[in-house]
Amino acid sequence: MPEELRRGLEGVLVAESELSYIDGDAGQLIYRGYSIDDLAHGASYEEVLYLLWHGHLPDRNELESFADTMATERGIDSDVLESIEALARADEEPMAALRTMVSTLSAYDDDADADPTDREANLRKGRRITAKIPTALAAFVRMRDGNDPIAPREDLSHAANFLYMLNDEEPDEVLEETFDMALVLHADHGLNASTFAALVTSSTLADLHSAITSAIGTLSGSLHGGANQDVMQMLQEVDNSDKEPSTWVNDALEGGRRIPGFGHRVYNVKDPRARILSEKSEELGEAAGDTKWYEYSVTIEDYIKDEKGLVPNVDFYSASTYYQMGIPIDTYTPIFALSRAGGWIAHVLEQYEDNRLIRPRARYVGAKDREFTELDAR
Ligand SMILES: CC(=O)SCCNC(=O)CCNC(=O)[C@H](O)C(C)(C)COP(=O)(O)OP(=O)(O)OC[C@H]1O[C@@H](n2cnc3c(N)ncnc32)[C@H](O)[C@@H]1OP(=O)(O)O
Ligand SMILES: O=C([O-])CC(=O)C(=O)O
Repeated sequence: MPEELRRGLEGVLVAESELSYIDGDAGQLIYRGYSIDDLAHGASYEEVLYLLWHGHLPDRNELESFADTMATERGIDSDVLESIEALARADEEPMAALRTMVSTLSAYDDDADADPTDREANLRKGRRITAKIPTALAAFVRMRDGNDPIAPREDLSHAANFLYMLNDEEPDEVLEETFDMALVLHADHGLNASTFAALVTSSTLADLHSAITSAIGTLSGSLHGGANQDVMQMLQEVDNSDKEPSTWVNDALEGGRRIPGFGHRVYNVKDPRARILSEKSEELGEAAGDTKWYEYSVTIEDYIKDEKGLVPNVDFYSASTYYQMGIPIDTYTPIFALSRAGGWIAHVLEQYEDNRLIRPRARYVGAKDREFTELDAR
């Protein structure tokens, strides 16, 4: 019987999920039935986390109790801080450091010995992982830059607290709202590669920390979350060249380069998150009196659409948005992970509810029936 081979699992359905839906032709994204536009403009990251993990938007009491409990989990053990310092001293890449840090957190988790599929224990672990990632990441970035880490504050939102720990300064309202919106936009996206990696790991009944560690490693690549940093580096290359942005991109395409921030496995039209982030990028530029990065981005978007029919994905406009917020470029992908942790955890919870080992097959195209020769006779 001929067996169809689907490279990259393109279009293959492998699970049912109630978490997020993407209409790639309409450019629509929803989390549990709510449009991404409504959530981005009306809900905080904490509300979205609650929605993803508990199935409904929280009322005020539910939100307060959820957000307060998460805020109390922000602190990290001094041993973990020491290992973060060692990673910073070794000049580890931030995404690799984050991968190691999340793995390390499992040693200090009160529910580490729970059954991997215990939902209540996983909600507690998930809360801790999500609460501690910003603390660990901010500490790493500060220490590798030669600064002391800043302890988390419980009175700030998830978004504001991260920026506070990163900069040793409370963010103003615009920065907090922009960052919170970016977290909402990145929280979930169907069975993207990193979420799928988390599912593969959890489908073996490995624990939540293992699944999130797999996911972070998977997100780091330049075809996935790693593209947001590449976009900013490209914009800087454009800026440093003496070429017009469209000439620069034309030359890059002719040289066989892939343009980061463009193309998507599911969207055939502009990613709705890119649409929202492009507005933010423009607003930040206007507020600062310099729309250069936004303008480069728009010129490149128009050119690539006309020439290649390719449209921006979420990573394209998050780059100039984060840059104008003063966030270090190599922190963009870890920030993606900081938000996506919420979606990964929600998907792993779903996986454990109705688990089946994920184990596809490869068509074997190698040799058969080769004659074995002892080592000394080869
Ligand atoms: C959060 C996220 O993960 S969003 C994605 C982030 N990644 C990036 O932005 C990296 C750049 N983009 C890409 O590499 C791709 O568009 C991907 C990996 C996102 C999707 O890839 P796939 O669905 O596998 O599409 P595939 O790689 O087969 O590309 C189809 C065609 O479009 C071209 N193409 C796709 N994206 C790009 C790009 N960014 N620049 C130039 N050409 C591109 C490919 O060269 C290919 O052309 P060909 O058929 O003539 O060879
Ligand atoms: O869905 C994908 O393949 C990639 C993506 O946009 C995301 O993970 O946010």
